[in-house]
Amino acid sequence: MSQQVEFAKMNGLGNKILVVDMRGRKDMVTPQAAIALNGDPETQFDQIMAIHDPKLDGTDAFIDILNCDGTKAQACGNGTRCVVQALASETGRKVFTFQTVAGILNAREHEDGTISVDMGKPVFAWDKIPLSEEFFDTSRIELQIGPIDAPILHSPSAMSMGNPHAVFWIDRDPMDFDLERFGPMLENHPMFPEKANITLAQVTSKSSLRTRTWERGAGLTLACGSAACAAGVSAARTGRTGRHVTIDVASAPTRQPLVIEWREDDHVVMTGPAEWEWSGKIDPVTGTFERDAEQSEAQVR
Ligand SMILES: N[C@H](CCC[C@H](N)C(=O)O)C(=O)O
Repeated sequence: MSQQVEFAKMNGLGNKILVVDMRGRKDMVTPQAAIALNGDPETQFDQIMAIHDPKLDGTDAFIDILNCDGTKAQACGNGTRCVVQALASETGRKVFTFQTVAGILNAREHEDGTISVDMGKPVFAWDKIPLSEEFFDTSRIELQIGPIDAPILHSPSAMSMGNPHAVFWIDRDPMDFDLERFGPMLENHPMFPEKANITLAQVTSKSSLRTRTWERGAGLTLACGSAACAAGVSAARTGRTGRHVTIDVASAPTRQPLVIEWREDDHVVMTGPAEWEWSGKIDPVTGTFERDAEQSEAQVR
C-alpha cells in the first residue's frame, strides 16, 4: 500500500468534488483509484481535484483533474472553487494562481466566502474545440436529435473553456427534458472527437440563464461550472444576453447562482460558492480511504 494522503469531500453547488492533497509526491491519483472511490456511495464524486506541488514559477500549485470514470478533464470550475476554499482555510491567503493542463487560472476568495475564478479565454475555432467538421461559425453548428423535421434539440453553440462544450438553447425549463437519455448520445456524438459536455440553456432575461448539464465522463451532475461559463459566453456571443449573466443551475440543490462575467479582455470570470463536507485519508493508488473522526470544520482545518 502506498502512503496515504489527506483529502476533503466538498461540493460546488452540489457538483461532487474530492480535493486530494498530492503535494510532496511525484505520482498522480490513478484512474483505478478514481473508479474505486466513485464506486463507494460515501466518496462517489464528479471530479477529483488533485493538488500537486507547483511546476512553474509564480504558481501556487499544479492541479490535476479526473472525472469519475477515471478520464482526465482539462477544466473544472466548481472544483477549482473548492480547491481555493481548501487552500484559503489552510493558509489564510485569499489569492491563488494555479496551473492546469489547460493553462493558468487566477482565483480569489471574497469576504462573503464566495470565490471567483478567472477561467481564461474561450476558444471558438472548430478544430480547437474540437469538432470533427469544419464550421466557420461555431456559435450555431449543425447538429440535432429527434425527428428530422421536428428536432427536440438542435443547432448548439460550441466552444471550449479548456474542455469541450455544446450549449443547446431551449425555450422551456431544462428539467423538462430527458437529458439522461439524450446526454450520452450527444456526449459521444461523432461531431465531438474528444466528446463534449452537453448543456441545456434557457434564457430567462437579458442577464440570466437557467441551465442543466450532462458532463463528459461524469454524466448527470448537479452543477457544472465550466458549462455555466460556456453558457454565459455563448449567450452573449449569440446576442441573447449581455456579457454579465447570472446562472441558475436548475439541478443544483441550492438556488444560489453562479455569476459569469465575460470581461472585455476576453477572460471569463466565474463567481460562486464552495462547501466543505468532511475530510479523510486516501491511498491515491488504490482509492482505499478512511474518514477522519467526526470533527468540527474548524478543527479539520
Ligand atoms: N464539473 C466541472 C466540469 C467537468 C468537466 C468534465 N466533465 C470534462 O470536461 O470532462 C466544472 O464545474 O466545470
